[in-house]
Amino acid sequence: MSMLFDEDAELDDEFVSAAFASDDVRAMEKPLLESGVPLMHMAASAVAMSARVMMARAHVSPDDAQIVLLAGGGDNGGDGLFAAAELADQGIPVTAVAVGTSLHAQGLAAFERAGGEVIVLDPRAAITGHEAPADVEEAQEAFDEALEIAENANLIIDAMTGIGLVGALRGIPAHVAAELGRESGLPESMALPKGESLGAFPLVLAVDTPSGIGVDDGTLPGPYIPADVTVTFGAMKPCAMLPPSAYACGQLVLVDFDFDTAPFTPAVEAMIPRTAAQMIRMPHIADSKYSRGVVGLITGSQSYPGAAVLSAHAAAVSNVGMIRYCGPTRAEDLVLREVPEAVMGQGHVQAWVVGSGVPSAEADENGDDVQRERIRTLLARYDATVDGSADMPPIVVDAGALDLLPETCTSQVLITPHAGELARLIAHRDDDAAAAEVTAADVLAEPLHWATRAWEITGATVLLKGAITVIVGYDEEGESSVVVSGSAPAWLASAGAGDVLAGTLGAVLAQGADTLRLFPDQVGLHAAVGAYIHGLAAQLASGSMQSGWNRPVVYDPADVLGFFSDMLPITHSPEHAHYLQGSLGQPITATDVIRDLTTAFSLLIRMYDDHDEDDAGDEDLIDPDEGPDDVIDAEPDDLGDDDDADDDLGDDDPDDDGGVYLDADRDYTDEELDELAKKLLG
Ligand SMILES: NC(=O)C1=CN([C@@H]2O[C@H](COP(=O)(O)OP(=O)(O)OC[C@H]3O[C@@H](n4cnc5c(N)ncnc54)[C@H](OP(=O)(O)O)[C@@H]3O)[C@@H](O)[C@H]2O)[C@@H](O)CC1
Ligand SMILES: Nc1ncnc2c1ncn2[C@@H]1O[C@H](COP(=O)(O)OP(=O)(O)O)[C@@H](O)[C@H]1O
Repeated sequence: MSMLFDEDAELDDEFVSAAFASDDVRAMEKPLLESGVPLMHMAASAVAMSARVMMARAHVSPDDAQIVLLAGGGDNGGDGLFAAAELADQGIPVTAVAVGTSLHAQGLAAFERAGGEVIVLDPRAAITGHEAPADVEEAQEAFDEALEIAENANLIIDAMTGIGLVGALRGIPAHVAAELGRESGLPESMALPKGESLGAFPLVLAVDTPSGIGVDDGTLPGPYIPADVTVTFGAMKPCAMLPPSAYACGQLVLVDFDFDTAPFTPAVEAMIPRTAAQMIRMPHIADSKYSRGVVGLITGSQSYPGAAVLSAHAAAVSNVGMIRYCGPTRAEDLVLREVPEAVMGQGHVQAWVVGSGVPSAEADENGDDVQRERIRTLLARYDATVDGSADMPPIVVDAGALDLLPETCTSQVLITPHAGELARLIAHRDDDAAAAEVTAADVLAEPLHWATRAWEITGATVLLKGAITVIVGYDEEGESSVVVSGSAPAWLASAGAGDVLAGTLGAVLAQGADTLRLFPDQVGLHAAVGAYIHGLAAQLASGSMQSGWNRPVVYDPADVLGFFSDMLPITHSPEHAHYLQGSLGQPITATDVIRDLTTAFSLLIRMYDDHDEDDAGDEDLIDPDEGPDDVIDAEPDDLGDDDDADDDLGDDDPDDDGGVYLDADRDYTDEELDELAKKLLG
C-alpha cells in the first residue's frame, strides 16, 4: 500500500509530529488517571525498558550495569523510582539520589521493596526511613559521594524534574545538573546520524524531559543535563521539537498512552515527509507552464551575482513551470549560463523571491543599488494598509531586503532571516527599549520568542533559519501558529545555502498559489515544506543521515519487541563508534544541494506509489523468539549475527554502511530510490 494512504502510519505521523503545552498534557492525562489507568506504571515500564536497550546497545551486561537515578520530589521522580524498582526486580541494581526534600511515596515504597539504596542530599529533606545529612558538612559529603557514583555509572536516569519545572533549575538540582551536565549554553555534541551519541559513560536517559530545559518555550535557562535518550510520555512537548532544547534531548522515545488530543491545539508541529509529500503540487493533465507556477526573482546584485544564480537555479529545479529573473546584466548572464530556461525581466508570477545577495541599506552606502529600488517598489504593495495588498502573490523576503519591509506586512510576506538578521530586524523595528540591544546570541538562545516577536511587529510570516528552522505564521483565527523543520544535516551550514532555500521557498509558494489564494494563512506551512525539502536535498548531497531533528521512536506497551528492534540498531558507546547506523556524510556546497533538489522531490512524490513491504532489514535484528532478556544478555557479536543485521551494523563497505550515497551522474533504479526513501523518510 502507498505510504501516504496507510491509516496506521498516518496516526503514528500525527502522534509524533504534534507537541502540546504542558498544561494541555496534564489535561489529557486527567480523564485517564480518574478512570484508574496506571499511567505512572506505564511510564516507568517504558523508562526501564529504554534503560535496558541503552545498556544492551552499549554492550553492558545486566551483571555489570551501574545505574544511578536522580530523583526529584514530584511525579517525575516517581516515574524514576518505579522504573528503578522494575530494573532492580530484574536484577539490575540502581542507586537513587534524592535531590529534593521529598520523594514520591509509592515510588519510594516500590523501590525499597526491590532492595534499592537511597542517598539523600538535602539537609531539609524529610524522607521516611532515609536520613538527611545533619549539617552542611554532611550534605557536602553526600553530594560528593553521589557525584562520584554518578560519574562512574554506565547510566544516569534523570528524573529530577519533568513538566513541573518552574524557571531555571535552582538549589541542589541545579548543582547536580551543572556537575553532571552543562552549566549553561548549547550542547556541544558532534552531529551524528539519527540522534546517535558518541558520549562516553555515563549515558543519560531523561525521564519525560531533560531536567532544566524550558518545557514549553524550548529555552535552556540554566544548568541542565543533556540526554542521550529522552523518554517522553503521552504526547510530545514543545521542548522536544524547539531549538535549542531539542538538541539536548538526544534520541526521542514517545510513549503512547492513547490520549485524546483532538480537543487540543498543538503548540508546535514538526514538518514530516507525509505533510511535505501531500503539499507538493502534482502536475495536472491540462497544465501549462504558467499553471504549474511561475517564480519571479529579484536577487543577486552587482556585488553578489552568485546569489542570483543559486536562488534562480534552486527555484527552477523545485517543481515549477517557469522562472523569471530581474537583475543587473552581469547577474542575468550568469543566471542564463546556469539556467538557460530562465526568462529575463518582470512579468506575471505566482510568487516572488527578493533580497538574497542584495546589499542591505548599510552595505549600500550610496543608496544606488538598483535591485534595492526594484524591491522597495514591489514591497510597498505588500503594506497591509494599501488597497489590493491582500491579492498580491506570496513573496519571500531574504537577506538585504529585510530592511525594506513596509511598516505592516500582509501574511503573504515570508521573511527568512538567520539569527543575526533577525536580531538586526528586531533591534531596528521594535519599539520596546530592551529590544534595541538584541543580539544573534539572544536569538539563538530564545528562537521561538524572537521569531514570534518579529511576527508580531511585522505582520509577516517568519522563517528563522537554523539546524531546526522555526516558522511562525498564522492559524485560521489569525493567531500565531508554529511549525518546525529539522531535516537538514549540519553540513548545510555553508555560504549560499540560504540563497538556495529562498529559491526553493519561492517555488513551493508558487506551486501552492491556488491553495494560498483561498487559505492565505497557510504560507507558514508551505514555508516549512520548502525548508524540509531543502534539508532533505542537503542530506542527499552530503550522504549524511544526521539531521537537526529526528522523528521519535514510538513505544507501544503492547509491542515491546517492535520497540527493541526500532531502538537497537543505534549504538551509544565510543568503542563501538564504527557501528554508527547511518553515514556521517561529507562536506557540501550550496550548489551540491541544488543538484539533489529534484531527487528530494522525487523521494516525496514516491510516497504516493505502491511499495512492496520489504521484511528484510532492521526488523531482522531481533529474532521473534528472542525476548528482551536475551537481548540484554547478548554479547556484542550476537547483536548482529544475521546477514542483514551485519550489513546494517558496521560493515566497512561504504555502499553497505547504511549511509546514503548519490552519484549525480547516474540514474537510480526504482529499488534504489525506494531504499533511499526508507532510510531518509523513515
Ligand atoms: N503527563 C503525563 O501523562 C504523565 C506524567 N507523569 C510524570 O509527571 C511529571 C510531572 O510531575 P509533577 O507535576 O509532579 O512535576 P515534576 O516534573 O516532578 O516537577 C516537580 C518537582 O520539581 C521541582 N522543581 C520545580 N521547579 C524547580 C526548579 N526550578 N529548580 C529545582 N527544582 C524544581 C519541585 O520541587 P519544589 O518546587 O516542590 O521544591 C518538585 O520536586 C511528568 O513530567 C512525568 O514525568 C507520569 O508519571 C504519568 C503520566
Ligand atoms: N547546524 C545546522 N544544521 C542544519 N542546517 C543548518 C545548520 N545551520 C544552518 N543551517 C541551514 O543552512 C542554511 C544557511 O542559510 P544562511 O545562513 O542564510 O546562509 P547564506 O546567507 O550564506 O545563504 C539555512 O537553511 C539553515 O537552516
